[in-house]
Amino acid sequence: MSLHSPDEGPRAGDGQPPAERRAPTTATGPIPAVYSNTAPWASSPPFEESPNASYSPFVELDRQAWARLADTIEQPLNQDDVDRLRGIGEHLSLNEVEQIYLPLSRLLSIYVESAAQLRASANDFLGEQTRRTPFVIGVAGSVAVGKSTTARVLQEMLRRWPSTPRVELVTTDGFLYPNAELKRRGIMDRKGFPEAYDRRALLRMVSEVKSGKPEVTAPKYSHLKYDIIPEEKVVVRRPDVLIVEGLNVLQPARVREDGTTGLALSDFFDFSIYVDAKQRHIEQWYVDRFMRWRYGAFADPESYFHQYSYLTDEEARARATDIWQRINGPNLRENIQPTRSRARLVMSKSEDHSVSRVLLRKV
Ligand SMILES: Nc1ncnc2c1ncn2[C@@H]1O[C@H](COP(=O)(O)OP(=O)(O)O)[C@@H](O)[C@H]1O
Ligand SMILES: CC(C)(COP(=O)(O)O)[C@@H](O)C(=O)NCCC(=O)O
Repeated sequence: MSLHSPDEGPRAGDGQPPAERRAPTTATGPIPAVYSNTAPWASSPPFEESPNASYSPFVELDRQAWARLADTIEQPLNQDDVDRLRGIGEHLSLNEVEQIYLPLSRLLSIYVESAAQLRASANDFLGEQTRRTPFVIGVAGSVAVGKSTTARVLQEMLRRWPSTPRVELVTTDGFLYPNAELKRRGIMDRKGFPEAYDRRALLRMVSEVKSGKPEVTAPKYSHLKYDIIPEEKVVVRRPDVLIVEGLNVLQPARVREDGTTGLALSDFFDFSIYVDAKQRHIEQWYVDRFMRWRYGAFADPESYFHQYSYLTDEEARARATDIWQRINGPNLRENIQPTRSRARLVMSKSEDHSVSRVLLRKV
């Protein structure tokens, strides 16, 4: 499958893009047109030889180019699948699933297949017979950007591909310290910040999965109770794919007091996705979701947020905005967004949640 922008036309002939998009020419020839010189987070040009060159580690596809990939893939969804996908989110459009998530799942299946080939070649060379371990995908991004929707759609879609029938999902909220511990540490209002997680336990869990351990358990968090539920666990039994979804999954390793660094969670990822959008849109989605939950989850007297169901609309909106501005907004700016360029793929969403472009790290 070739990845290129539609306005480039097919890669026949000399492969030159139209003049208005033609990349600068260097001493070593033209720079490929499918580069991103617009991505603000793209790292500065890695090569010194041409001061005019604009290199990026990412290939960029706009929505049209990405959605066109769907035409090359047989539609694998039957009515049951559609119903299950509807259950993921009433606002999720099936058009979006077909045009965006179907090509993404196909791309991921290509990576899974090539990882298997790589393992086979390495085994041949080493004279070893190592067993296949789960292909681990990290899904990162802000609170309310759509990580869990993306992760769940991908789980459903990946199950359709022959190489990955068993796909499991773990969310990092299970590794938040219990409220009692957060209170003891004085960080109850830092939920979602890196220090609110038992990062060592999270790293151990993913490392065990990636090491091929037959059964690995993870703790479970309840949004209803706003706390860890000690009596419940998530069990991961050597799936074909494990999706690890959470705010901080792309955080680099911490620097120890002696200046050395340990492992980062992403060291165990075979692929990673950053779900991106403008901050003001994400804040809006956060507030909208909060308002919807008032009539859903918060109405349950068992819910930690039941108190909010008595607020007027205006008060509730103000409350959600306050939580965003004190906690989730600063966490996005200080901890989450800085990890964006570490992702293998960045998907950028517009105000209506539709994906407007995809950046894929070059291989
Ligand atoms: N692709 C999408 N289309 C429409 N609505 C979406 C989409 N992705 C997420 N949403 C909505 O945005 C809100 C946040 O999404 P969610 O997946 O819960 O975010 P996160 O897991 O990042 O907190 C939810 O109300 C969800 O229904
Ligand atoms: C549970 C979360 C920290 C998200 O955790 P994640 O699964 O991404 O690790 C977040 O959804 C949250 O509850 N933040 C606290 C502030 C708030 O109520 O939005």
